Amino acid sequence: MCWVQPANEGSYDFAFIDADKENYVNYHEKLIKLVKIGGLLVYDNTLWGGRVSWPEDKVPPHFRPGRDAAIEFNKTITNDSRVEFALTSVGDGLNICRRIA
Ligand SMILES: C[S@@+](CC[C@H](N)C(=O)[O-])C[C@H]1O[C@@H](n2cnc3c(N)ncnc32)[C@H](O)[C@@H]1O
Repeated sequence: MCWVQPANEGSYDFAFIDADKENYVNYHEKLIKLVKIGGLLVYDNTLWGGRVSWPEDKVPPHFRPGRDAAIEFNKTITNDSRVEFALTSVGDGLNICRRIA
């Protein structure tokens, strides 16, 4: 992420995140600085095929890392006072965050 530099802070209107789910929390910490207040960060796959709501023992093992990462990420966003968010059922789950601080 070579564009994560102090000179770029607060200069983006929008970011779409669709890479490795285990790093979503790390990406969020970097991107929240780059997106301006009022800007949007949209995270894909945050319902993980609905498996975020399944009991862990019902989730096939190969789906668990993604499920656990999505749960951790959504909890992090819920507790992040820098954003307001809507976790939507569009596609595989889009968590739409608006930076407010
Ligand atoms: C589901 S695809 C996203 C496709 C993208 N939204 C698009 O429309 O082209 C996931 C992408 O994340 C990338 N990716 C996976 N792990 C990554 C990592 N650790 N760092 C950076 N990119 C990663 C993959 O190479 C892949 O391109």
